[in-house]
Amino acid sequence: MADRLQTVFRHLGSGRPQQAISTIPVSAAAYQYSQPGCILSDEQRRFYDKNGFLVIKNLVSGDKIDKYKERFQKVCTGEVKIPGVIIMRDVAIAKSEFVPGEHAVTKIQDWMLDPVLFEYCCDPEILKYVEAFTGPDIAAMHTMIINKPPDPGLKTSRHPMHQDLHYFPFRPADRIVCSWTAMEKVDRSNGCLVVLPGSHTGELKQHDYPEWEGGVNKMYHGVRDYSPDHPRVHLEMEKGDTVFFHPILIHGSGMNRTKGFRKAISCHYASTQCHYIDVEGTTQENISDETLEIARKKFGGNIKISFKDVWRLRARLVKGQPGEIAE
Ligand SMILES: CC(C)CC(=O)SCCNC(=O)CCNC(=O)[C@H](O)C(C)(C)COP(=O)(O)OP(=O)(O)OC[C@H]1O[C@@H](n2cnc3c(N)ncnc32)[C@H](O)[C@@H]1OP(=O)(O)O
Ligand SMILES: Nc1ncnc2c1ncn2[C@@H]1O[C@H](COP(=O)(O)OP(=O)(O)OP(=O)(O)O)[C@@H](O)[C@H]1O
Ligand SMILES: O=C(O)CCC(=O)C(=O)O
Ligand SMILES: [Fe+2]
Ligand SMILES: [Mg+2]
Repeated sequence: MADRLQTVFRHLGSGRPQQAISTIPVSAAAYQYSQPGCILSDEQRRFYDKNGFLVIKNLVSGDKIDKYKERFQKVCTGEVKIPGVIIMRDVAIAKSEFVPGEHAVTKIQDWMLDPVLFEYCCDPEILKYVEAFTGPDIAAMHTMIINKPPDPGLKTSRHPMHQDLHYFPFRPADRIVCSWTAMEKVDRSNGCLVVLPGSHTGELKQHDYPEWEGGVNKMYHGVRDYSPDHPRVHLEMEKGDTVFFHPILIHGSGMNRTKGFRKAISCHYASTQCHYIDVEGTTQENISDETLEIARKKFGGNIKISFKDVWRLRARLVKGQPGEIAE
C-alpha cells in the first residue's frame, strides 16, 4: 500500500512527501467503526470494519455467568422482583397452559435496576471492548437475558433476521454496540446467532412480523426484503464467549432443537453523546407504536409517554460523562 502511494507521488512529480507517506501507518486513519487508540488490535479493527461483529473468546468467567443464571431463575419464579422488568413468555407456551418458573419465559428485559444482573453491564472486561466502539462516555441502553426454549415443533423458537437499530430512536448508529454473551455452549443444535457479515454497512431496512405459520413471538420483527443469497455465518460459541456487533448488522437465531433452554445475556450500549431522533414517518413507526402499547400496559393506559421517554427511562450511565441520552 505504502509502495503504491509512493509510486503515485513519484507520478505526481513530488519527491519529498515520499518519506512522510511511508512512515504513517496506513491503518491509522483507515478504520471507520472503531476508535483510534482502543484495545483492539489492527486485525480486530479490520475484521469489525469488514464484518460488523467481533467474537472475544472466554471474556466473562463461568462464576459470573452462574451468578446471573441463578438470579434469572429467581426472577422467573418471582422470588426476586425487579422494578420495571418485562417478562416475555414464549408464544407457543403462553398460549398452551400455565408453566411455572423459567420454562414459560423466553426473555427478560429491562433489568437495569437489578444490582446483580446489572453487574454484567458494568463489567470492566466488557466495557474496555465497548469503549472501542462507543468512545469513553458510555450508557447501558437495553438489557436482556434470552432463554430460548426447546422448539415445540412449530419453529417458534427462531428469531427472524433483523437489525437492532430498528428498535432504537437514537443515533449515530456507529456509536452503538451490542454485547452478547453465551451463558452456555451455543451451536446450531440449540439456536446460535446467525449473522450476515458486512450487512452493517447497509441501511436500516423496513421490518415487519414474518409470515411464519407456527406463529411469531411478540416484538420479533424481521427485515422485509431479506435476501437468502447473502452468505450467513453461524456463531458457535462457548460459555463466556462474547460477541460485539453493530446495530445495523442483520442477525437472527435458529430454532432450538434440544430439550434445554439456551441462555444468553446481552446489553446494548451507546455513547452518551448520541442524540434522540423522532421516528415519526420512518420505518420505525411500527415498533414505536408497539412499544408504547406495552408501556401503557405497564404504566397505566392514561400515561402520556413517548418512544424517546421509554428509552430515557431505560438508559443508565456506566462510564464517563453523562449526555443527552443518559443523564
Ligand atoms: C413477511 C415479511 C413482511 C417480513 C419477513 O419476511 S421477515 C422474515 C425475515 N426472514 C428471515 O428471518 C428468514 C431467514 N431465516 C433464517 O435464516 C433462519 O430461518 C433463521 C431465522 C436464522 C433460523 O434458523 P433455523 O431455522 O434454525 O435454521 P438454521 O439456519 O439453523 O438451519 C437451516 C438448515 O440447516 C440444517 N442444520 C441444522 N443444524 C445443522 C448443523 N449443525 N450442521 C449442518 N446443518 C444443520 C437444518 O436442518 C436446516 O435445514 P433445512 O431445514 O433448511 O433443510
Ligand atoms: N409471548 C407473548 N406474546 C405476546 N405478548 C407477550 C408475550 N409475552 C409477554 N407479552 C406481553 O408482556 C405483557 C406481560 O406479560 P405477562 O404474562 O408477564 O403479564 P400479564 O399477562 O400482563 O399478567 P399475568 O401475570 O396475569 O399473566 C403482556 O401483557 C403482553 O403484552
Ligand atoms: O439470542 C438471540 O436469540 C438473539 C436475540 C436478538 O437478536 C434480539 O433480541 O435482538
Ligand atoms: Fe437482535
Ligand atoms: Mg400473562
